Amino acid sequence: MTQKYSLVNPYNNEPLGEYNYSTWTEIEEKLALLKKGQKTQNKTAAFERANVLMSLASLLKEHSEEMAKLITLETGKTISDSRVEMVRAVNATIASAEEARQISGESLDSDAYAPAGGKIGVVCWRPLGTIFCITPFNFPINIAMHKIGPAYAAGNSILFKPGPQNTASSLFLVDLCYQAGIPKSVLQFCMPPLSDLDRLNAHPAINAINFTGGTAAANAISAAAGYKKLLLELGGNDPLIVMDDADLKAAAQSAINHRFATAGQRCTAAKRLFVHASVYQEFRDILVEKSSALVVGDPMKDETFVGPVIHQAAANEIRERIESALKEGATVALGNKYEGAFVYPTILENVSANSEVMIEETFGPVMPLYKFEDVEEIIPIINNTAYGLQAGIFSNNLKVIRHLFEELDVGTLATNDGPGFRTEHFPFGGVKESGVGREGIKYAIREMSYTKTLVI
Ligand SMILES: NC(=O)c1ccc[n+]([C@@H]2O[C@H](COP(=O)([O-])OP(=O)(O)OC[C@H]3O[C@@H](n4cnc5c(N)ncnc54)[C@H](O)[C@@H]3O)[C@@H](O)[C@H]2O)c1
Ligand SMILES: O=CCS(=O)(=O)O
Repeated sequence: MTQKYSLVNPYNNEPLGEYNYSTWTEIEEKLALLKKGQKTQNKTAAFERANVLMSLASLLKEHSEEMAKLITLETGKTISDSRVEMVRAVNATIASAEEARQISGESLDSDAYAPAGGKIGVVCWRPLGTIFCITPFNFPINIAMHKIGPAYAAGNSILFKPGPQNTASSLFLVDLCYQAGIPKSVLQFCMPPLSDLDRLNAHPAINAINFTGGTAAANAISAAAGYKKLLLELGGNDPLIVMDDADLKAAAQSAINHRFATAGQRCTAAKRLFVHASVYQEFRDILVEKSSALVVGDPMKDETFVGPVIHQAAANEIRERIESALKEGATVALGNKYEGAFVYPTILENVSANSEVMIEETFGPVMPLYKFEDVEEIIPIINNTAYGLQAGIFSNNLKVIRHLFEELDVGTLATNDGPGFRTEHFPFGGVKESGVGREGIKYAIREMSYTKTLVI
């Protein structure tokens, strides 16, 4: 019997629709079709894929506002945030088109080492086959294009599974992909029930799994996937460091943009703030004043900066995290206010370095401030977390920047910007439990390909 799931708008709990989970028979049929799609891809030239991706970019741009509204209805993220996501998704698609033309290998002479002389090695890139692309709720279209775009550009077939919450926007995206010219044998949407995911992750017709989401799901995927190639983009507990020479107004605005936008639900959000003691009070006062003016409310309104988090359970988890910090002596400079799925922007002070809010990922608008005298003391505190995604620092002291670049366990350090800095063609990913591999279009193409060498 077909299982169903129903969705509601996180802002007002209005029904968004009821959908059928994919049956296992449907999944097997999709995988068989995608296997045939690999042959279609092998007969498709790179320039043809590039042209299809440029057509998709145009369709995404044409339907951006319609898609942005869908994203806001599904996730509660503000319409301004969703519009920015669509600009980024168009850019990710254009970048995929451009990189589709540039997938080149190299030729190597064999006489570098005795005795193998007289041969030439022609190193080529070839697609892995069928990629299982799995996306999270918070950036449903941009993250989907960071998977579908490079996977298609590399010549793969794609089984696409978004978060259930994003069913409508994802089905719309897949339809636009078909309109642009991606064959149904090359891209298929699926929504299996949780009970079928382990079996699907282990399925021999899947050659690689490209996953963005949380640690728990990643652990289940890696346990089931065996020798499959995994590209894992996971959680973060990113620091933003404000040094004694920082532009404090710019740093405060960046902290707000990188912590309270998307109601704090970004992997690269500024989840911990480290502020030099010499500027702490001035920075803290600017931050509280600016944050207290943020509009919290209907995410469909242009003036709203903070909408609800994804559901009530997430709001409860965030509140428990805040209350745990308060029990350990933290104090509230702003917020600690809740209404249904709304968590109001919250700024905490006097936070213990060993509290959960400093060590675990808090996926909501909570900003712990940590005052420090010497940058050496915060390096072990910043690294004392399972995550290592990105970091941001406000300073023009190149010696300090270079030192932190080498000492911090992160994939990217952004200077005079927040840890959420990301542009579609830069390498993106972290270390430790923030993931394995790199996205960023050119890098993702290589992650979903393998080298094949012809020796002549
Ligand atoms: N590094 C990044 O690029 C990035 C970007 C966005 C979000 N995230 C992380 O994602 C998390 C929040 O997103 P979320 O709540 O959607 O994450 P989640 O892990 O709950 O779900 C992510 C996706 O995985 C699917 N999933 C869950 N269990 C699975 C399994 N066993 N096998 C296959 N698929 C499975 C879900 O249905 C969803 O599509 C946070 O930890 C955040 O930091 C990371
Ligand atoms: O949560 C992260 C979303 S993005 O900035 O990587 O798109």
